[in-house]
Amino acid sequence: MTPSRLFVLIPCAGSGSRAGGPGPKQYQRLAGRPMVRHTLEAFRALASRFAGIALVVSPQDREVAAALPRFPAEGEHLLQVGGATRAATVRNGLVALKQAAGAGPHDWVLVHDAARCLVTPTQIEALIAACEHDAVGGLLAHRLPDTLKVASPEGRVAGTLTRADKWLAQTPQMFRIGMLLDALERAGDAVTDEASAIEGLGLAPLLVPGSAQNFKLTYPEDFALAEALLQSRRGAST
Ligand SMILES: Nc1ccn([C@@H]2O[C@H](COP(=O)(O)OP(=O)(O)OP(=O)(O)O)[C@@H](O)[C@H]2O)c(=O)n1
Ligand SMILES: C[C@](O)(CO)[C@H](O)COP(=O)(O)O
Repeated sequence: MTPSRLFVLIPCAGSGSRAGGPGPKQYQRLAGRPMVRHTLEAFRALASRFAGIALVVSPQDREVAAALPRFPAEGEHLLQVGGATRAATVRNGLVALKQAAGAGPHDWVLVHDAARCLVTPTQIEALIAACEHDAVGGLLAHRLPDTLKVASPEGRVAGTLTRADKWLAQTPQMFRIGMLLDALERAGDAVTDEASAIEGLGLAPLLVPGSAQNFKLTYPEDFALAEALLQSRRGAST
């Protein structure tokens, strides 16, 4: 049997409504570059590991060309098939990836949010090493660092949950393309990550420890923290 290949799919078609900026947050500049460029560079640093790196943008996207002037390079794909939800974007992207890059059902895909621009090659390598011989696949995730409260409708504490078994789901999330496409087609648009769709098949994805720094830029206050971390990493590498 042909050995499985690894592909990367980066959903980049959101509007960034919670970030409250003038345009989609993935194109906002951070440490001198559009956010999505930082994200892409983390995967480009491991380019020899991947059979293809694909970015899924909205068909109405007018910003990606300026944000990524040298994209797509060899082995890279721009897929203009983003949907109304993240799940639809990933689903459409996988179908397009099969056509554009000849990805097969047994190949692996690492799905990673454009909005998690602080992911590092070391974290990506850790996920691949943990999952590539696993029957299901898995995701980077972070143990809950704080006490976890349940809220009442009035905004009061209705209880405190044990946190020992709670993790925050991050990306990348790594699954076989055929299994993931099947799972997403069954799950519909309500699932917010790939692992949820796989769970819907009755399977248990592997939790691979990530890092608090691999956070998703979601709210306005996340940008200053990301900027500071990116600048400090740049300082550390010079
Ligand atoms: N229809 C969508 C919605 C989201 N995403 C992508 O999924 C990732 C994580 O989603 P999220 O942080 O929720 O981004 P937005 O949907 O843009 O944010 P918001 O919900 O605040 O509008 C981002 O890289 C975003 O671009 C996507 O490709 N297609
Ligand atoms: C995929 C994800 O980043 C895992 O935490 C997250 O679910 C996406 O967030 P969204 O706000 O539901 O799009």
